[in-house]
Amino acid sequence: MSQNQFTCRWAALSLSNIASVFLPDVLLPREASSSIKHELVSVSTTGGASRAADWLAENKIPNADSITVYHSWEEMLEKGDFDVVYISTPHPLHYAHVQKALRCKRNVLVEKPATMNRTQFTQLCQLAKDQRVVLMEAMWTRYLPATLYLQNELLPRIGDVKRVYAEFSFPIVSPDLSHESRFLDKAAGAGSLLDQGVYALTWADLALNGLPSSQEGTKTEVVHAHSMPVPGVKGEVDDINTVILAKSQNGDSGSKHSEAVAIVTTSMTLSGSSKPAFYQRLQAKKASPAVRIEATKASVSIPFPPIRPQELHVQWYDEEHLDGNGIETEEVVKMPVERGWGIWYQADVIAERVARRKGASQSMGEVIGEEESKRVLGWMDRAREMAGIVYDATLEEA
Ligand SMILES: NC(=O)C1=CN([C@@H]2O[C@H](COP(=O)(O)OP(=O)(O)OC[C@H]3O[C@@H](n4cnc5c(N)ncnc54)[C@H](OP(=O)(O)O)[C@@H]3O)[C@@H](O)[C@H]2O)C=CC1
Ligand SMILES: O=C1OC[C@@H](O)[C@H](O)[C@H]1O
Repeated sequence: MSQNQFTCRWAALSLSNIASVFLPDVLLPREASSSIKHELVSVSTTGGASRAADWLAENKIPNADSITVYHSWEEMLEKGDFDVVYISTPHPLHYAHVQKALRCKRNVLVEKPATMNRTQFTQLCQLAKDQRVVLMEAMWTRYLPATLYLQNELLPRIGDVKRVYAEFSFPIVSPDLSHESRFLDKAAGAGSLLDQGVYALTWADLALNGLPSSQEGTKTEVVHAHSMPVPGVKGEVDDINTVILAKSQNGDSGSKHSEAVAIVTTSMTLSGSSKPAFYQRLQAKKASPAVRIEATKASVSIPFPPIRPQELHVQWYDEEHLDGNGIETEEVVKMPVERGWGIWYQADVIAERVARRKGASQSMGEVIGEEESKRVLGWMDRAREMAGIVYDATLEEA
């Protein structure tokens, strides 16, 4: 065992569908030498008496007998003994749940989108800092090996990024999907922009702003947004969305002044078969890449699903990479997740931060990925405004 090993003790606020992916993934056995280990110590659920026991058994959670089960999330946040709380309720509830957690001085990992809008998140960031704790949006895709390779190894070498296509569509809406599901219930934050757009916009952000040097003096803004709702569903749930971003010096995004553009698309009805089980739909082999980053020296393509990239196809066209006939070459970089679904990488990131802060006197809290999350939330606000995607005002209050 590593001498500096930290066991991060988790609480789960809700036994949601994604908690059934996240927690088993995070709790997968680690090498003895790993500096981080994870343990689930508390859960809260709005379900009845046997809900937690059934859920823990179904998901084969280790040491289930020693996990404290709360039937009030407030009580868990106030009294529980844990290091980080993972909040995975539907997105309109994130603001109130994170706010309460921060007021209880809890470190928080909150599912994407962190909040319904940028204003809510900005307030939570300030609260996390004031309360001297750590807050992080669970934008897990950012922390995968393939994404880090793009950011650290490719972006510095491919020249200036000029155009990005970022697309995340898959058929979430199957004929048997209940209209009460959070995917179709507007009161639960339903809509493809908040659900899937947050990933596609994250790719646009990684490509356009992934290097600190590429952000200097520039601003990336939404210049166009269009939306079509899911047919036959109450309350105009947005589905086929197209958002165009332009990056320019100091936000002067008149078309002649832009230095790069991103075309971002989402849908939860297109494209493909909704016959396979939900997560298998994310394993479809799609003919076109989900993300394409076109820069002055090379282009990078990332196959579907963009939430879980595992390989990057680089088409080099700078002088140094042309073959004897002057033809471009392709490099395929394989960067598979090391174990499980890969949603655990982000858990290591926040656990390491919490470990580092333990025992040291802290004058301020911190928000991991603060600027990135804020940019994407701000673009979603603006895209919704331009495309007429509206939620009940009570879901947006800060
Ligand atoms: N990172 C990723 O890959 C994914 C992230 N997500 C995100 O996770 C969040 C949850 O999505 P999903 O798992 O599909 O949601 P689910 O609908 O499966 O689960 C939501 C859970 O929230 C809890 N809940 C609902 N209402 C309340 C309430 N009023 N008070 C307290 N708890 C409540 C319930 O848990 P209980 O019954 O235990 O009380 C419910 O099961 C969303 O924000 C979504 O965007 C979703 C899928 C994938
Ligand atoms: O975050 C998500 O990941 C993929 C899908 O399961 C779903 O659209 C979304 O909530």
